[in-house]
Amino acid sequence: MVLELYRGGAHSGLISAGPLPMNISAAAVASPCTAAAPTSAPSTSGRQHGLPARELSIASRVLGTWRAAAPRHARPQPTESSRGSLQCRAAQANVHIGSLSSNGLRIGVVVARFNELVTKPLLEGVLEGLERHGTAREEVQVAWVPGSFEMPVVAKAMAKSSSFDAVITVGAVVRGATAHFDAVVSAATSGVLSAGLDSGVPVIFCVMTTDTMEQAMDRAGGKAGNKGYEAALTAIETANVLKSLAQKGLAAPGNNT
Ligand SMILES: Nc1c(NC[C@H](O)[C@H](O)[C@H](O)CO)[nH]c(=O)[nH]c1=O
Ligand SMILES: CC(=O)[C@@H](O)COP(=O)(O)O
Repeated sequence: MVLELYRGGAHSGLISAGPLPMNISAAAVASPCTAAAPTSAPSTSGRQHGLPARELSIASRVLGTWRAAAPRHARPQPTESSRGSLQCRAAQANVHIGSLSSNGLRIGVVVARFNELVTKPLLEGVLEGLERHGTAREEVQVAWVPGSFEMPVVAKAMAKSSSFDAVITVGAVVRGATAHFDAVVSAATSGVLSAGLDSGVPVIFCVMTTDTMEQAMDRAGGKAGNKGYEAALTAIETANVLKSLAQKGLAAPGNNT
């Protein structure tokens, strides 16, 4: 018997494919389509979605155990009503997904020189990703900064200039012998996040935060791929979905429209 914990939008609940164990009441099992949306913020007891926190936490644990143990054929099958409701709701949704074409997109890159052994191949990955999706290298503006700590101020200034549809930050912070790693990572992370939120322009976080140089190199074209290439696609898709929503009046225009 497998229990599937369903979380989707305003609905949550449990789909049961058989008898419930003693400690999960029938009340905890409901079609995700009919489960009452939470009527109020979770109380201090942690009660969410109309279910006692204890039952939810048990369900989550049980689900984890059962899913691991359940034979493939026992995977939970949504009930007819839940499947129907899911399909009906899916038919009603307006879905917005950004294309992966970078034609016409104005992309900026801020790259840290610190650990350039890593950041240079990451930058190469960014440029290759953009090139293969429609943006020539000569169209890309690349700004070099000393270290990851300096990336946010430049990224924010570029994002607020109304000259870019997305800005990609590229860095490599490798743990050393002191707590400086934590300071730099924290500053770079919050700074890059703020640059995007303050400008309304996607600012992509392509910053390796690793314990060893080998881990960083593995992600800059090594056995874990090139995170720069992935960051390019993230920038393209995010910029396109934001532009599309803004053009339809479904999102506030950032500094890029
Ligand atoms: N140790 C790393 C640094 N440190 C330098 C700082 O980013 C900053 O330039 C300095 O603190 C002056 O403000 N930077 C990295 O990008 N990666 C590191 O591993
Ligand atoms: C991330 C850093 O700042 C770190 O590489 C510097 O090394 P250390 O902590 O040994 O000074």
